[in-house]
Order: sequence, then structure tokens, then C-alpha cells
Amino acid sequence: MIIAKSLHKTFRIPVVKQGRLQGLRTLLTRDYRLVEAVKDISFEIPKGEFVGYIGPNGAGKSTTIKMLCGILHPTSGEVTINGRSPQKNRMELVRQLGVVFGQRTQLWWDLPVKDSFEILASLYKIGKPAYRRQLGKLSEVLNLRDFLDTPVRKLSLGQRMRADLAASLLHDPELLFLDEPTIGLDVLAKKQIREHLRLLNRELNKTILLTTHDMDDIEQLCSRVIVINHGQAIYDGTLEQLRGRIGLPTRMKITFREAIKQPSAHTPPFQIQMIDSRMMSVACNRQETTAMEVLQAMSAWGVIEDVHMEEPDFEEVIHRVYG
Ligand SMILES: Nc1ncnc2c1ncn2[C@@H]1O[C@H](COP(=O)(O)OP(=O)(O)OP(=O)(O)O)[C@@H](O)[C@H]1O
Repeated sequence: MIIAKSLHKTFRIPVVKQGRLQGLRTLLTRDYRLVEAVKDISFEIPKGEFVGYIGPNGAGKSTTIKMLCGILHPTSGEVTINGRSPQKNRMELVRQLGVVFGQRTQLWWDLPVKDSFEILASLYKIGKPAYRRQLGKLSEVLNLRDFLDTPVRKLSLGQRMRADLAASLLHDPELLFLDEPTIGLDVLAKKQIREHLRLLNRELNKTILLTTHDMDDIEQLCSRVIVINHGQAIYDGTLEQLRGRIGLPTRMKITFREAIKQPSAHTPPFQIQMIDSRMMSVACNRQETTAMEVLQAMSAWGVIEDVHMEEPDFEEVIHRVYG
């Protein structure tokens, strides 16, 4: 269980001096400006949950993750992971945490993947039998076998990401923090990584906090989403509720068996657009109207043959939330 209680992080940045010897004068400056990267963020993440942590550039996502891992100290507030502070018990908690920063690798560039894993296993003091067992399990879940003997620099980006995920899981942590794990991957590699992440969560019961700018990652993987903007959490809940809260219409395409006949004096409380004589598109806010209510009302217009639901695009939802 991860608990973040009223987290704040303020960075103090030297003010850049203009003019001659700019670098040296900046280095010696006593003038600072404050950047409030995280302002009063609180959440609880129970074991086994897959949470998307999203927001625009500079919103404070990486800063939060760094506080959760114990790399940064909060200016105020507190993090506990399974009852312990990552700042005070860093060595102990490192064993329960796996971290992947998509833009960086923790593997040795010129060494075969397996050699990097062996170095990490000895750093984590993992015994040989436990290491072999874990490597076997991860090779299967992440499909690593084809490139275990390949030097890291020769891997495709998708393979490198799978190797990095495995590296972060060698010590079998229960929590995984992923910062942009699909960045730069092509469509196929993204799909593969998502399938692997789903398996890690469902089969190996890892609790995952995922930061990404790819809304398909969130849509396909996360049961819960926390949206942050300017260092503050502006939403914490399910995708479904988020869509509803923003009030974007769900579209239902309804096909009738015969040409549609509008009954006289029947004006349903949702927008209707005729597509052809037998098909219409109905826009309704799912917070206010259920699909069943729409279908009941529209059955007065003819016998319904088929219904197709189109949920609002998540990208659009987020665009509205960020404002
Ligand atoms: N070490 C640091 N020193 C000073 N300012 C920092 C530092 N790290 C982050 N910041 C600032 O804190 C704010 C939040 O940054 P952060 O990296 O947490 O955002 P982010 O949501 O992860 O953004 P992105 O999506 O671009 O990675 C930004 O204004 C950033 O410039």
C-alpha cells in the first residue's frame, strides 16, 4: 500500500545573471526563485492496483515519483510504502520497489542483457536459485529468451524496454513505478509492452503506477487515473467517471429494422442526428441518461435491430480536464 499525504515539493533555483561572466555570476548568486513542483498531493494506492498518473509537461509527475521512491525528500508531507518511509528506510524499501524511467536505461550498454542482469542480481544480493527462478519467470512473461545474449546497444527499443522492465523486477518487488515506458516505441512494440504490463499486473500481482503521455496506455491498462496539473491533483477516480464528469457525450448508433417513424409529440431529452432512413446517432451524457433509457425512448421510433456504442475519445477528455 502506497500512501502519499499532503506532499509538497519546492525547488530553489538560482536566478540566471545576464551579461559578462554569466555562468560564474550565476554560480555565485544569492538570488533564488522558487518552483512549486508539487502542491498538496494526497492519494492511497492499494496492493494490486494499476494506476495511471498523468498530466501535461511540467505538471509534477516525475517529481512525485521521485518522492515515492525516496530519491527526493518532500518539502513537507509524507510518503509511506507498506507503513515505511522511503526517505528514512531507503535501503529496505528498495527491495520492494522496481523503477523504470523510459528515457534512461539501467543496463550496461556494451554488455549482453544477461550480464547486466547478473551484475544487478549481485548488487541486490539475490541468491543464485532465486535469481534463476525469477529470470525464468520474467523471460516467459516478457519474452526475453531471443535476446538475453545480445549486447544492450544492439536491441530494438521495444526489446530494450522489456529488458529494462525485467531488470527492475529481478529482486521481485511488489511495486513498480514506470515513467513513460512506451515513449518512442512504434505501434507494435507499444502493444507488446502493454500486454507485458497487463501480465505483470494480473499474473504476478504487481502494483503499478504508470506515468505516460500516451492516452491509449491509460485507456487499455489502468483501472484508475490520477490527473495532475500545476502540481495539484485535479482528478482521482475511474476513467468512466472521468468521462462522465467532463460531460462529453457518449454516441450510440442505432439501426432500426425499417425506415424510422418519429412518433408525434415525442421529443427525447438527447440529441438525435439522422444518418439515413434506418440509422441515427444519439448523443447522451451517461451521467444523466443510461443506455437502457435511450433504447427505451427510441423504441417508440421503430423496432431496434442493432446498437453500436462509441465512448468519447480519452484524448479529448484529457484535453478538457487540462483546460
Ligand atoms: N531538480 C529540479 N530542480 C528544479 N526544478 C525542477 C527539478 N525537477 C523538476 N523541476 C521543475 O518542477 C516542475 C515539475 O517537473 P516534473 O519533471 O515533475 O514534471 P513532469 O510532470 O514529470 O513533466 P514531464 O511530463 O515533462 O516529464 C517543472 O517546472 C520542472 O521544471
